Amino acid sequence: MAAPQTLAPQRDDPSCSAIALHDISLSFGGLDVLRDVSLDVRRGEIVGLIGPNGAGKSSLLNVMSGFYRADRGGVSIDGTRLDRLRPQRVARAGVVRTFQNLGLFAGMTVLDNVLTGHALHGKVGWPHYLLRTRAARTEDRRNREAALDALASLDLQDHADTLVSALPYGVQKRVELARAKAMTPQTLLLDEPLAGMNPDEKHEMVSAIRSARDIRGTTVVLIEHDIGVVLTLADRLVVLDRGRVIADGPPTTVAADSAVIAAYLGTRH
Ligand SMILES: Nc1ncnc2c1ncn2[C@@H]1O[C@H](COP(=O)(O)OP(=O)(O)OP(=O)(O)O)[C@@H](O)[C@H]1O
Repeated sequence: MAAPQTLAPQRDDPSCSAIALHDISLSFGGLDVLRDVSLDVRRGEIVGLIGPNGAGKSSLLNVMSGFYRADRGGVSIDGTRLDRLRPQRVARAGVVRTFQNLGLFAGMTVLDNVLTGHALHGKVGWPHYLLRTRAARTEDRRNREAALDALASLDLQDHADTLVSALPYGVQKRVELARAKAMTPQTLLLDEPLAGMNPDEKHEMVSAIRSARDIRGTTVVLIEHDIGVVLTLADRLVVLDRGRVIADGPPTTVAADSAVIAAYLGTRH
């Protein structure tokens, strides 16, 4: 019998870069938000991005996903520059971001919300949809299958026809992850995916994120304030403080780093 196919790429292969940031700097009206940030995220890695409030974490995800344009530095995948692309093109290149506050349409069903990700992602132009060409119908069918797969992977299949507004907050957060997963990203950028969840909902979300990596080999960069969760989920922790990377390494080593502890306790030297 043939050996089972391994979907997750070799995580230890340093040549397998999922996304790389080179000397990123960003400021708003004289406020330095990011300062010379360099980061190489390897394929299949789960990276926890942590740091005190206002450290620049969301801004960094915005730069990676094309929502912000850095003043200096570059973002690339395997040498291909992303930093001049709009978010929609970055998503097509495989890098998909979720937001801290839900970006769902409350008055639409769960399935339709998940399908909106594809509306941005579609390759077949609108004239095909207008004329209901075969290409449009095929893309429609594929999108629907991918959406239903993503819903099933998060145990949301029974909610496909439910209005988002009728669901508890924790389930809505899973719908948001399903929408991102349905776009079959190589890299998921998750901005506080567990915020506001109860312990059971957190547990389910952690499993969903881990399985995205374990089953599909998806690279994950996530911002999370619950340090207990980050320590169990992440392969690597990157700590930002006042726009700079102050630590980058294995979670237990980083959590014990005196500069990190000082940044969190507000006792910087
Ligand atoms: N579009 C913007 N215009 C002006 N200032 C901004 C903008 N985006 C971010 N900032 C500022 O950049 C700094 C870093 O914000 P950012 O949201 O990236 O931090 P964070 O580490 O994600 O914080 P938190 O953990 O509180 O969400 C803050 O001072 C914020 O006010």
